Amino acid sequence: MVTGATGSRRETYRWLYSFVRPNLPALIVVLCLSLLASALGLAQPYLTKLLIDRGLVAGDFSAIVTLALVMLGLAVVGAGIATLNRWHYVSVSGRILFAIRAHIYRHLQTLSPSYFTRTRSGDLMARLDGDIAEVQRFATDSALALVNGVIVLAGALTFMVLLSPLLSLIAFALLPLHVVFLRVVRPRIELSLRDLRAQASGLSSFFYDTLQAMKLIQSVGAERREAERLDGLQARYFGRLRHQQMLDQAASVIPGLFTLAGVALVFVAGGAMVIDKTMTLGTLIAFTGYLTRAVGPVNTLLGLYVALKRAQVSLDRVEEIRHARPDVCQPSAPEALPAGAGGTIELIGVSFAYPGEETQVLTDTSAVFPAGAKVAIAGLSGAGKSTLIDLLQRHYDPGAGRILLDGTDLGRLDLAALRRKVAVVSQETLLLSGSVAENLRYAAPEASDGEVRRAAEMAAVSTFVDALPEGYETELGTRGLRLSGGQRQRIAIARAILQDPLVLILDEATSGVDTETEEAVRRALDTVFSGRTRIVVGHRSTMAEDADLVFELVGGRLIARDPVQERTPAP
Ligand SMILES: Nc1ncnc2c1ncn2[C@@H]1O[C@H](COP(=O)(O)OP(=O)(O)OP(=O)(O)O)[C@@H](O)[C@H]1O
Repeated sequence: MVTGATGSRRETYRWLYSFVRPNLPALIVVLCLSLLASALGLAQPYLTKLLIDRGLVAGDFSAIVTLALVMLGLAVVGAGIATLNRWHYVSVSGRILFAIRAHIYRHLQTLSPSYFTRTRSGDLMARLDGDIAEVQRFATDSALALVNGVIVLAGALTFMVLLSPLLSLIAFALLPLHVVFLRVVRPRIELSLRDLRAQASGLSSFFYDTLQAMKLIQSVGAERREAERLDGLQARYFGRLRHQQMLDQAASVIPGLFTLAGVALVFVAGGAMVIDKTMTLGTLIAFTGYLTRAVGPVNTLLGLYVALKRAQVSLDRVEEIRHARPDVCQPSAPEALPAGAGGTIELIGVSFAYPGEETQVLTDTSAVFPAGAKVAIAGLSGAGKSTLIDLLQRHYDPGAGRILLDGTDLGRLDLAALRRKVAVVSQETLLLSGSVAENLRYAAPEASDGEVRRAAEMAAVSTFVDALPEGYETELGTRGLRLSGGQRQRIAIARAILQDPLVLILDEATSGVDTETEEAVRRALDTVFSGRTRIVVGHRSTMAEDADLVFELVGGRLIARDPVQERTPAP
């Protein structure tokens, strides 16, 4: 479930319009071209009337040839205009779609880790993909359909009334039935659409979760269970889809039947007039031609409600993302760190509870990590070590108390600058698709090739990269599957070296590497980062080795321990 308050409809539409507004000139071109194509189409029934009355009935062959050529010429021009229009339309709708998606993605980038832990990635992907596309279709298609529909309908109606006011009345006698029918099916359509989007999210979450966990599924032999879960999800989705499609079908077929009944009535009444010679055959044919041209816009206009509901369901889902608020904000007037900052961290009476949670993870805790010191923080699983790291990188703000970096409150520093100065090397190094070099300079894109190489040598990345066929240009899988845990970690260290932080945090809490690699990593870090503040966080007793200060996180407080005693092995 994505949480977050949604704003008013008015504000929502204003937001949506902000993407349409820059494209208004292009949309007007699309509208004018489609009106031109429709106008050319509207000439066809009248030309048919002339062809029948002046050519066929009057026995004038040259008139038949001339009118047939005119009809063909107009059709060719109409096809050319429609093709040009399609090109414009695809361009404008693509621009709007990508702009909305980019906006939502940028907003997601500001949200805190807690948002992503409580929101399923598959659900977010369904919203970024299907729902935003639905919203864009509404923003362009429905607006165009509305204006185009009204104008074409007005043109067709004018011709119909000019040809026969009586037949016009008969033709639309069944229109009220349309309206009543749509009023009945509307609420059902909305409900079924909402349900269908939720099921689509469920399916996409399933794929997202299980594809990532394929190894676990295979290891515990859960393939069949997961395949059956997919069957269940698909069966539910399929049921909802069929229901929704049937409602959609009813919403288009039944009004279509009403229209056909109107046309039949016109033929009966008009046929009687032709037989009575109060109307020419050409006029009747032309009238029915206009009637069929009017039917399209009438159905489109009546169907706009369904399009609107479809868009509103998706818009609500996109709005939930848009209104989710980050737990921390960039200060309005960010302060720079003093020149020659050393990397002293001070926690003063810090308390913290996760948003919406009552239990405090940190309770009125204070500590100083002096510049250049190596600090070990130990704690049992769930003691709050990862939370403390997140606070130091300001992914959250303390509920009470302050955290200072060289005397400045973290909340007053530029967020990006702070995170650049406080680097975290975690055991779970995330690698992105791209080359080794791209992954190395991920935190410092401006680093030169020479700097990247130097960092890679310091972190012992070069030992395995040099052996790769394409060296630093070797592509890594989406999650860097071709590298071992230790190799990935060395990449993370090289990243941290390039990032050039004031404070380095080594998160060992989720350690999965062997002790030998761990030792090698620690030695590399000590060499490269000696003189800078290093905070080693984990549950192991070995981490206290060489530490200048040792803390234990118990009951939400950092308790200072004697580093010498911590190093002495238990008798
Ligand atoms: N996003 C979150 N929302 C709510 N509670 C959370 C969240 N993340 C962690 N917690 C809770 O906060 C407490 C501290 O968690 P934290 O991950 O900081 O512990 P840890 O010491 O790093 O544990 P480990 O060594 O197992 O990684 C735990 O009780 C955990 O359930």
